[in-house]
Amino acid sequence: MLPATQVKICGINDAGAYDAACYAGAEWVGFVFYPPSPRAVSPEQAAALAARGGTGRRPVNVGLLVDADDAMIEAVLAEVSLGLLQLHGMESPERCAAIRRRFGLPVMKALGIGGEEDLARLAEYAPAVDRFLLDAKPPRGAALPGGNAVSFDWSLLAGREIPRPWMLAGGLTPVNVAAAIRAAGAPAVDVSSGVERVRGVKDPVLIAAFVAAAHAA
Ligand SMILES: O=C(O)c1ccccc1N[C@@H]1O[C@H](COP(=O)(O)O)[C@@H](O)[C@H]1O
Repeated sequence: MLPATQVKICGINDAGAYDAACYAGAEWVGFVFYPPSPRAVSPEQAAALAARGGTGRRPVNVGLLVDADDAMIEAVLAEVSLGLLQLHGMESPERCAAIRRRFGLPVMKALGIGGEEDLARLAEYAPAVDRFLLDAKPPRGAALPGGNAVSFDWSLLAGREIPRPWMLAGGLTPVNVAAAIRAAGAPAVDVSSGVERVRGVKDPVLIAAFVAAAHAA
């Protein structure tokens, strides 16, 4: 039986983190194919991690891409089997639809939420995607479009009808995730910075605590 709230651990880049996510029962693990990120992995590294036996359930592999061209997506898929493509750049609805069509994989579009006007974009994207990831907007001047440990006002999502399955992201931690789930009504959550001991380095203990807190919420 699925837990009430499903969990994605993003930015997996070492075996300890992959094993901890499996052991804790995370539903998805994210591999970042975006070289400027401190969590970036090569397709070969992701394949080696995803091939680990692991203890516990094997999560769905998610590929995080930022404005990637077809050649880059092809290069990733040649090495590692993914169950979901997370598009975390400025991809238009048309580009999301084209990626979904060409690669035959479900697409999750990340959108930064700062106010009502951002929620209006959901209808525009809904026909082109399978899932949304609702994240904070990056701070001004940030080097990355996500993974910045910043949250947004979760109550903006309370009682909203989101036109696709969705995940909440942005500044979540083992300590605040239950409150975030309640405030936003989130069916799934995604975390990167909040389960790291230093930027880019995952902590298995924090991964276990995050998954337990989200599954229990
Ligand atoms: O994690 C990254 O390095 C990253 C790089 C580029 C785009 C998105 C990235 N991460 C995603 O950002 C959100 C929120 O992360 P955080 O928990 O606030 O650190 C999460 O969805 C990651 O998938």
